[in-house]
Amino acid sequence: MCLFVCAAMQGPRPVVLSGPSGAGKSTLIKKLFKDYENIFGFSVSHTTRQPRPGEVNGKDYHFVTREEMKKEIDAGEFIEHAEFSGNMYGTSKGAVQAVQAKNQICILDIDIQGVKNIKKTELNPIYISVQPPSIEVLEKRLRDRQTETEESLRKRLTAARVDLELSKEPGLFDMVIVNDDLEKAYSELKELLLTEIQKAQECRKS
Ligand SMILES: Nc1nc2c(ncn2[C@@H]2O[C@H](COP(=O)(O)OP(=O)(O)O)[C@@H](O)[C@H]2O)c(=O)[nH]1
Ligand SMILES: Nc1ncnc2c1ncn2[C@@H]1O[C@H](COP(=O)(O)OP(=O)(O)O)[C@@H](O)[C@H]1O
Repeated sequence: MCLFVCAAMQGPRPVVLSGPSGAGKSTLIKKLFKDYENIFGFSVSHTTRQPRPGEVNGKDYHFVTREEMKKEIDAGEFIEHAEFSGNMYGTSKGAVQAVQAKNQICILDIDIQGVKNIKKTELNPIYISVQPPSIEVLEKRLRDRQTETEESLRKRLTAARVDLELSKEPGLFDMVIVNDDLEKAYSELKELLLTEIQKAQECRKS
């Protein structure tokens, strides 16, 4: 019965996690992947930024040159793309299709420009903004992460202020999660995604 239901209905809705760099999106996503094996799939974006130690090409990002990325954008292979902190980032059609083909909940980690551009598409995701308790806490977390140069840190904090302002637009996000205590933020995220998780679990069982 469920096989029929899963085949007939639309798969689970994708989920967009947005919010300032350093707000905790990757941390929350990693927790979901650890707790719900095979239920979620990550939309692997393209970027022109350099990989950080430990990041894997094709898993965290597709690391490409600006020329390569522009060529693929011109060929119509991207759903959305944006410039962030001096680098290009974008979601390819293939990245989302690869996850949806497996009936998994597709997670997109994208900036606010991406949110606005995805809104113009048919994707129909749940939009979540992950926010830090304050800019001061955000700066401390970004410094402690030790991934940024002083210049890139400044750019990210400037972008963060803009992001927090633009995020106030009514209706832009379905939910804002303030990531103060990590476990509390994670519980709120799970609660919001419960229906989609159950849908995906039903499809797994069949
Ligand atoms: N529009 C858009 N933004 C993206 C995409 N992939 C990542 N981003 C955003 O780019 C910003 C910088 O990402 P990254 O360099 O990985 O830094 P981090 O978020 O601090 O780990 C973050 O706000 C991401 O959400 C994408 O495909 N499209
Ligand atoms: N609730 C939290 N309390 C303290 N540190 C956190 C919390 N959430 C995330 N962090 C840390 O803050 C840094 C930024 O988180 P990260 O997930 O990389 O953010 P993003 O993906 O949004 O850029 C990481 O070093 C992470 O371990």
